[in-house]
Amino acid sequence: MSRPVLIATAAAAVVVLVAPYLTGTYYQQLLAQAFLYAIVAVSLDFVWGYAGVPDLGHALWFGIGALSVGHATTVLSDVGLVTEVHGSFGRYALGTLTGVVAATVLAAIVARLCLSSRRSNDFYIVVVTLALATAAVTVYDQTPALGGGENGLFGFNLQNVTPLGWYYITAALLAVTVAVALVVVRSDFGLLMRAVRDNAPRARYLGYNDVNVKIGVFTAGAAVTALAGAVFAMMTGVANDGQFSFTLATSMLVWVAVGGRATIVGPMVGAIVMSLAGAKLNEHFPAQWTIIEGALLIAVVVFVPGGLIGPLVRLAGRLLARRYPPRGRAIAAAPARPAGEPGGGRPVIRIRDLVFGYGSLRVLDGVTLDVVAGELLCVVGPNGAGKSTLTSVITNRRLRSRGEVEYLLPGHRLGDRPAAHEIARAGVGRKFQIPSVFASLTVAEALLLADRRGAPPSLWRRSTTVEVAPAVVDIVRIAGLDGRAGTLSSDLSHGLRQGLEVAMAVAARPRVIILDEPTAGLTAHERHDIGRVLEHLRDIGIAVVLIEHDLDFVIRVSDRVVVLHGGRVIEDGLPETVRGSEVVRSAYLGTAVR
Ligand SMILES: Nc1ncnc2c1ncn2[C@@H]1O[C@H](COP(=O)(O)OP(=O)(O)OP(=O)(O)O)[C@@H](O)[C@H]1O
Repeated sequence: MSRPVLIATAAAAVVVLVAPYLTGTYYQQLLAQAFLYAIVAVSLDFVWGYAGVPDLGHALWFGIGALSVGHATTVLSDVGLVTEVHGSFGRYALGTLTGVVAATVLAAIVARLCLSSRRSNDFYIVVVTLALATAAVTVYDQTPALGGGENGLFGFNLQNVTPLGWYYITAALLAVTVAVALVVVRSDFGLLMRAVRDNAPRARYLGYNDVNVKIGVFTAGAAVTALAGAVFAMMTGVANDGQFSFTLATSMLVWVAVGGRATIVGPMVGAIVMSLAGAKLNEHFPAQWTIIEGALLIAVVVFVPGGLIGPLVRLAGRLLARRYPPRGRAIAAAPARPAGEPGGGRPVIRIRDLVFGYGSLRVLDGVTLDVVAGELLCVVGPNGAGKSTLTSVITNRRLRSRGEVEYLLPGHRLGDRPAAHEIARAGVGRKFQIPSVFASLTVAEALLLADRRGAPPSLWRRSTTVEVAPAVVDIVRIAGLDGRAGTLSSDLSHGLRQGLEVAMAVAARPRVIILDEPTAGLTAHERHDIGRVLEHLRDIGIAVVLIEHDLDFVIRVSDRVVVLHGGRVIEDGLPETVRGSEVVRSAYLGTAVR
C-alpha cells in the first residue's frame, strides 16, 4: 500500500470512528443501514462488475437473509401475524445461517441453470433473475404463514445492541468486506474474473471453465448479500416484501452503476451516498425519489458508463502510480522446457469421418485426418471451405457433430465428448481467426493467465512475474510487444493483438497448436520471423496446425498440406505435390470438385 493510500485509509477510519459522536442516534441508524447496503453493492460489483453477470434479482438474496432471521425469531398466527418474539441469540444465529445457506444453494442452482445453457447470454440471465425476484415477491405476499404477508414480520430486532453498537458492527463488517474484495480482485483469481467477463470463449480455450467461475462468483455474491440481509433484519427487526422487491434490486444496480463498475470503492461510496440521500428525500418526496433513481440510472448508463466515482478512483490511481510506481506484472524468460514429446511421427489427434453442419448447411463432410507430433501441417482451401469450422469442432467436442475425434495426448484421458476447456487443458491450443484477447488485461497479465493453462488461480496471491518459454519471448519480440508488458490489450493495434494471441497460445505450453491465420496483417519480414518460430515449435515436438491463405508461405514452412474444399479433404500430401495438383488448382479457381 502506498503512503497516500495508507493516509487516506487511516483518515477514513478516523472519520468513521468519530462520526457517530457528531451525530444523533437517527444518523447512526441511517449510516448503519447504509453500510449494509454498501456491502451489498460491493458484492454486486463482484458479480456484475468483475465477473460480468448482470444480476437483476440481487435483492432476492438480501430478502432471503432477512426473512430467515425474521422467521427463526418469531411465532406466527395462521394469518401470519407475529404473536411472539424469541430473544435468544441462538435463534438469530440459526436464522442467519439458514438464510445464508438457503441463498447460497438457490443461487448455485439458478446460476447453474442460467449459465451452463449453451444459449446462455446476458439477456437470458437478466430475464431469469428478474423473473425470479418478481416471483419471490408474489410468493411472499401470497403466503402469510411464511413471512407475515403484506405486513411482513416486525418487532424482532436483536435486543441489547444500541444504535451506536450497530453502527460499529456494520462499519467493521463493511471494512472486512471491502478489504477481502480488494485482495481478491487484485489477486490472480481477480485476473481470471476479468478475463471471463471480457472474453469467455478465449478463457475457455486457454483451459479455464468460465461457467464455473461465473457460478462461483454469483453464488459468493448471493451469500454475502444474504448475510447483509440477515444483519439488517436483526438490526431493524423488520422483514417484508420490500427487501425482495424489484425496487430495491434497481437501487442496488444504481449504486453500482453510479459508483462505477469494477472499482469496489465506487459502488461502496455510491451505496452510502445514494441510500442516505434516498432516506432523506424519501421522507418528503417518496414518489419522486424512485423516478430520480431511475433517471439517474439511465443517465449514467448513457452518458457516463464508467460511473461518477469510478473514474475519480481510477484518476487518483493513475496520479498515484506516477509518484509511487505499482508492482506491475513483468514477463521473464523461463528455462526452455520441452512442451511436447520429441520424436515426431506419432499421431496426437486422429479425426475420422467428421461431419458437421450449421442447420441444414453441411460444412464438414466426412473429414479424415491425422495431426502428428513434430509436424507442421497447413490446412488450406478457398473461403468457406470449412477450415475455421474444423478448428472449432476439434477444440470443442460439445458442438454437435458426427464422426470421431480421438486425442492421443500422454497423461490426459479425455472422455467421449470433452468440453473446450478440458481439451485446452490437455494441451490443444488455439488461436482464433479474428484476434481474440482480454480487453482489460495487460500483455503480461494475459500471458500469465495463458501460462497457467486452466490451473486454479490463488484467491489472494498476486503473481508479479510471468515466466514464459523462449519461444514466447521470441513471439513477443517479433510481434513488437516487448516493452509493452504493462499495456492494456484494448490499447493494442490489430497487428499487436494478433501477435499477443499467438504468444498466449504458445505460452499455454501446447502439445498441439492450431493457429487460424496467424500472419494476417503482418509484413513479409514479420511473416518470415513467425515462420521461424513455428518451425521451432515443430522441432521441439509440438504438432503445429496452421490455417493459411498465403500459399507461398505455406509451401515454404509446412511439412504436409491438407486441402479442404466444400467440407471435404481433397488433397493430403507434401507441399510440392499439393502445389502441382490439378484438383487443388481447380478448387481454388472455383471449379466444382466432387
Ligand atoms: N456460426 C455460423 N453459422 C452459420 N454458418 C456458418 C457459421 N460459421 C461459418 N458458417 C458457414 O460455414 C461455412 C464454412 O465457414 P468457415 O469459416 O469454416 O470457412 P473457412 O474455410 O474458414 O473460410 P475463410 O477462409 O473465409 O475463413 C461458410 O459457408 C460459412 O458461411
